Amino acid sequence: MNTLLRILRFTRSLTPYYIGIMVAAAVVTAAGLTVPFITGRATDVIVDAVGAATDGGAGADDVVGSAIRTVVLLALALLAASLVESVVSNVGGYWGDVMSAKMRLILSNRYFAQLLALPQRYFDSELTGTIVARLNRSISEVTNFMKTFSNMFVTMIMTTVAVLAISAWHYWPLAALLLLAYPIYLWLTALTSKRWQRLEGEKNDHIDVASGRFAEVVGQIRVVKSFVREKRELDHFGDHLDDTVEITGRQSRHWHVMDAFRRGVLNVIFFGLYLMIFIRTVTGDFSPGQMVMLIQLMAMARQPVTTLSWMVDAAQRAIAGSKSYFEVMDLDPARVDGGGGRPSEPRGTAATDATDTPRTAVSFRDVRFGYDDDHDVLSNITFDVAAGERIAFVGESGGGKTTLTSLLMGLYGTRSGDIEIVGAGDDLATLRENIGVVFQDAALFSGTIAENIAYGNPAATRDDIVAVAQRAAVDRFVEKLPRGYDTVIGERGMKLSGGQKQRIAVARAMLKDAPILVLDEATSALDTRSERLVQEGLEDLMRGRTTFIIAHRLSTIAEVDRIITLRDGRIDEIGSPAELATSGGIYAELLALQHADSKAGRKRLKDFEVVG
Ligand SMILES: Nc1ncnc2c1ncn2[C@@H]1O[C@H](COP(=O)(O)OP(=O)(O)OP(=O)(O)O)[C@@H](O)[C@H]1O
Repeated sequence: MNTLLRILRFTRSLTPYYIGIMVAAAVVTAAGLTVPFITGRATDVIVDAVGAATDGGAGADDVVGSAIRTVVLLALALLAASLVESVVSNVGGYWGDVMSAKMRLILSNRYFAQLLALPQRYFDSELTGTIVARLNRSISEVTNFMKTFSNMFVTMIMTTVAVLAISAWHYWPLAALLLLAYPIYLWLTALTSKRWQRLEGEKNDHIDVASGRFAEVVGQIRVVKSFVREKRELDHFGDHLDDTVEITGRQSRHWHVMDAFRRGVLNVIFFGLYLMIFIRTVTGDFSPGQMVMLIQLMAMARQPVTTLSWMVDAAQRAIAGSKSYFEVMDLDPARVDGGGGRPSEPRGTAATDATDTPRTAVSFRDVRFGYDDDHDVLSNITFDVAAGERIAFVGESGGGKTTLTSLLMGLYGTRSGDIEIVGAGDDLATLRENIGVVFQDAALFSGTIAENIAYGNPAATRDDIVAVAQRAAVDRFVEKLPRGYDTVIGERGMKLSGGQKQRIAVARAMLKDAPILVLDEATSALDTRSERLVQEGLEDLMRGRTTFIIAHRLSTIAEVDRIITLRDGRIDEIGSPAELATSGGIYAELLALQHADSKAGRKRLKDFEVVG
């Protein structure tokens, strides 16, 4: 119930639609309720007229004539009622459709906004497909429920009250018996609810796993094909969906057995109602017209009883469907990150001492970090970087180099210690505005080349885009494309080569024009020719910027101002390439090994993912 109230709160702006739909439903119900009265009245008029005509007494013709006039009027009233019903129900239907679309917009937007606010840590353990499946399920179940609810609630209440009042007026035991039907039916419906919801939850878990994998497989179809794993993936997908079929079988059997039982009970109650009406008509307590009206009213009374069960059903689905939606909405971005650390505070300092030379751009103070609660990936990390300085991180594979850059970008909070980006504000968005990144995987979006470059600065003009494209050697391949910068590059840039993607990524970072730059093995996936092209762009990009490099070439590392080496999650050495070349540390070891032809030497270089 709480969930439903939350949905109402979330979609408060749709109240006019809810009210509109309810008013339309009320009008339709009122029009429908006039029908038994009109047909009942017509029956009495007709029975009287037929009786008078059969008796053939004086004035029979007058009676028949007046009866005809009355039934024509009554038929016109029936026509008016059905016209009102037809028009108003369509107006209500239109409002229902608009309401659903608006609700989808509100719920999806809130979900997306919440996801975008969640820290990296959340996405580390969630599958994209699962996130999408959850959203779709929640939206359709919740929208269905709200539509059903607004359409049926007023109808149900109005019909119930009208039918109970009219039958009580005519013969109170009718109303008493009818009144019994509601709690019994509702109780039987609620009885099925708990098990139904549990099974629905199980089913959703399977759908989430299958959808998560589905999206992953489509996203990495090359890997699947190259390892010839299509059948295995299909089986995995099918297995989960098979499980949902089996669960649906149990769920549906349970629901329908209970439904047959519920309806059986309802049928017995209605048997009693009809019996009373028939007997009282035979005994002359009801006229034929009253009988016709009461029978129609009883038929109408069935509707709210079953509507109630529909609503309970739709509510169950909405509650079950929106459970995972609200689980995500309930996540507190600050606490998601709390697992391994806390956001460093402050993330930046507003100003620096103007007399400071060289000016400090970034400072790590005794930073400790781990992805999970019990294991530190980094500890005692303390260093200062001057503005414009080029720093290379060197350490074994898995030693925490990428983690350091992630901490710099505020993607994770530290366990303890502070990171300061001088001049950046203290909120994460401003901090990230100050950092340009070129990842190992270019990480492009579907869309055109121009759009991808402009991701670095949406306000950029076409001339700005072309200018950075030239600097990053993007123009060299764009010129050969028939649609040039408007070429669509496929999901994650699938239609481009690794080098082309990287050059776009460099152009994108250039357009961002941030004072700090992170290059995380930006050229490691490229062949020598592509690497040279990308490297030229990177050189241009690095000029005048504080740069953090995770490089795999010793020649690149040799050109930085200072190297920070990591050993066992701690800083081992900090110094210029010349200093560290002779200090006997990791860098010196790598330099010594760069021409190694021994197996052990080559392996050692591999541990550091370094080539000469
Ligand atoms: N999102 C994550 N969740 C949990 N553990 C992680 C995550 N990312 C990295 N790790 C772990 O943290 C450690 C450091 O990883 P990191 O990627 O920083 O190393 P690296 O030095 O950049 O390695 P490489 O040179 O191979 O890229 C590794 O043991 C890795 O398994």
